Amino acid sequence: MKLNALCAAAGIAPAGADANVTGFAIDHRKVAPGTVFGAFRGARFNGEDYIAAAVKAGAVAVVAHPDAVVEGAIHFADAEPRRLFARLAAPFFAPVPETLVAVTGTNGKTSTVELVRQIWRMAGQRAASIGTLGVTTSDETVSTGLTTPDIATFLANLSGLAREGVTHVAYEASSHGLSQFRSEGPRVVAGAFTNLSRDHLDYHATMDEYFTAKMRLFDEVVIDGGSAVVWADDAWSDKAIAHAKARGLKVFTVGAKGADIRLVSRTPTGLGQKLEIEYLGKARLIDLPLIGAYQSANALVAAGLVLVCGGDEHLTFDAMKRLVTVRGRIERAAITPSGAPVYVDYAHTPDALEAAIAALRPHVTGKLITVFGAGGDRDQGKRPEMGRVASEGADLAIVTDDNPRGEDPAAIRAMVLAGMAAGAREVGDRREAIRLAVAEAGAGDVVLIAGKGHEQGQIIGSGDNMRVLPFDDVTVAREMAGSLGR
Ligand SMILES: CC(=O)N[C@H]1[C@@H](OP(=O)(O)OP(=O)(O)OC[C@H]2O[C@@H](n3ccc(=O)[nH]c3=O)[C@H](O)[C@@H]2O)O[C@H](CO)[C@@H](O)[C@@H]1O[C@H](C)C(=O)N[C@@H](C)C(=O)N[C@H](CCC(=O)O)C(=O)O
Ligand SMILES: Nc1ncnc2c1ncn2[C@@H]1O[C@H](COP(=O)(O)OP(=O)(O)OP(=O)(O)O)[C@@H](O)[C@H]1O
Ligand SMILES: N[C@H](CCC[C@H](N)C(=O)O)C(=O)O
Ligand SMILES: [Mg+2]
Repeated sequence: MKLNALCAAAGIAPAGADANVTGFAIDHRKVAPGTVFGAFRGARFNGEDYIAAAVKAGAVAVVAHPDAVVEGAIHFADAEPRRLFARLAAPFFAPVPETLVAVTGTNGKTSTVELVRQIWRMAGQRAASIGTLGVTTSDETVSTGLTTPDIATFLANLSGLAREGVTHVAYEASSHGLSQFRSEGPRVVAGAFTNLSRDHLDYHATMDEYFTAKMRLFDEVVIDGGSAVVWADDAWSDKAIAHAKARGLKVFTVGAKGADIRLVSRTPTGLGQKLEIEYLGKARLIDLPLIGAYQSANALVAAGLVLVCGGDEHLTFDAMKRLVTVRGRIERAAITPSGAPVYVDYAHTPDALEAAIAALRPHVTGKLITVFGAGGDRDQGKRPEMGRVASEGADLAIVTDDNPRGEDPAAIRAMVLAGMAAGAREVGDRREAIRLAVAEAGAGDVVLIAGKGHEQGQIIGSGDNMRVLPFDDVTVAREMAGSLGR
C-alpha cells in the first residue's frame, strides 16, 4: 500500500515523498524494508534511540515527536505520536470487523467482553473478544501477553479476524492501553464503563487521573454518535455518564439505578441467580447460570452492549440463560473430600476481592476460606486494603504470593498483613497455601483462591532475572483436593 494513500484515508497531511508500505512496527526489532516505525518515549526505553537502527533496517517513515531526529526516512511529527501512528496504521489493516465495541473499568472488562462474545455467538454472529485472556473466537483462545495489545498487534489481530469472517469484536480497553493509544484507529461503535476503584496507582498519580485515562474511551475513542453503556450503580457512574453526554454519545444505563436495563431484584440460587429486570418498560425474568452480583452486573452490561449494536432483544436475553463461566472468574475448580467447593477467581484489587467474597457468601453455611496475595512491582497502596477486605469478609484468610516479580515476597505479604486483623495465616508458597485451605475446608465451607484466575505462571524476579514458574490455581486446587481424598 502507498503511504500517501494511507495518509489520505486517515485524513493526515503527507509528510514527504510517497513510498510503498509493507507494515507497521513499534519495536525496531520488528522493522523490515517498507515498515512505518512508531518511535515512542516509554517508561523504560525511548523509542527515538532506535530510529537510526529502524531506518537501517528499512523503515520508510517514522512517526515520532517533533523533536526527534529522523534521517533517511519520512518524519511524521506529532506531539502525540502514538495517536498519529494509530490513525495512520488503521487504514493499512482495513478491513476490520465492522461491529467493534470496547469495555473499560477497573474490574469486569475481561468478563464483560467474553460475555458479549458469547451472547453474539448464541445470536448467530461470528464474534470474538480481545483482552486479558487473549484473542478468543468460537474455536480457540490465543494469548497476546497484554490486556490491550500494542497497536500493531491489535490492528493485525482485527484484520486477521475479519479475514476469518468475524464481524463482531468486543475488546478490553485497559487504562494503560487507553493512555498509550494502543487500540485506536478502527471505528469503535460503542463503549462500556463497568466501575472504578483502586488499582494501578503506581502508573496513574491519582484516582482522578486514572478515571480520566479511562474516560478517553468516551471522550475520544468511540465514534461520533456512538453509544455508551454505563453500569449505573458505581460511585463513578454519574461522572462517566457526564463524559458520555458531553461527547454527545447515546447513553444506555444498566443496574438498579439503570434507566435502560433496570435490575429490579437478584436472588442467588444453587448454581446461579434469578434476575428480575425491566427493559423498555417490560419486566423480564432471567435465570443467569453464574453466581455473584458482580457477574450479573457484567452480564447485564454485556447485554446492553449487544442491544445498542442492534442485537435482537429476545435473542439477547435468552442467551443470558446459557452463558458459561469465564475462565478464572468464580470458576469452580474442585470439590474437597469434605464436599467444600473450591473456586478460583481473578480478584487482584480490594474491590474485586470484596466482590468475589460477596459472590460466594450466600453459598457458605460454614466457613469462607480465602487464599490471596498481591502482585509485586504494582500499586503498593492496594495491599493493606486487600488485606482488610479479606480479613473482614472471610472467616479464614491465608496470605500467599501472587507474582512477586522484582520485589521481596515477604515484604509484599507484610504490607498485605498490615491491613489485617489478628488470626490471618501467612504461607508464602502458593501451593502450600492452597493445600492448607483445602485441608481446612469442612462440610458447608467454601474455598476462594483469588488473584491469579486464568494465569499459568508465578512471575519471580524482574528484568533479565525474570522467570515464570508454571503455576495454575485450578490445577493445584484439583491436585490438593484429589491428594487429600486418597
Ligand atoms: C507500563 C506499560 O504499560 N508498559 C508497556 C508499554 O511500554 P512503553 O510504551 O512504556 O515502552 P518501553 O518498554 O519503555 O519502550 C518504549 C518504546 O521503545 C520501543 N523499543 C524498546 C526497546 C528496544 O530495543 N526497541 C524498541 O523499539 C518499544 O517497543 C516502545 O515502543 O508498551 C510496551 C510495548 O507494547 C509494553 O511491553 C509495556 O508493557 C509492560 C511490559 C507491562 O507490564 N504493562 C502492563 C502494566 C500493562 O500494560 N497492563 C495493562 C493491564 C492493566 C490492567 O488494567 O489491569 C494491559 O493492557 O495489559
Ligand atoms: N463488575 C464487577 N464489580 C466488582 N468486581 C468485579 C466485577 N467484575 C469482575 N470483578 C472482580 O474482578 C476480577 C477480575 O475480573 P475481570 O478479569 O473481568 O476484570 P478486568 O477488568 O478484565 O481485570 P484486569 O484489569 O486485570 O484486566 C474478577 O475475578 C472479580 O473478582
Ligand atoms: N492486569 C493486572 C493483572 C494482575 C494480576 C495479579 N495476579 C498480579 O500479578 O498482580 C496487572 O498487571 O496489574
Ligand atoms: Mg482483564
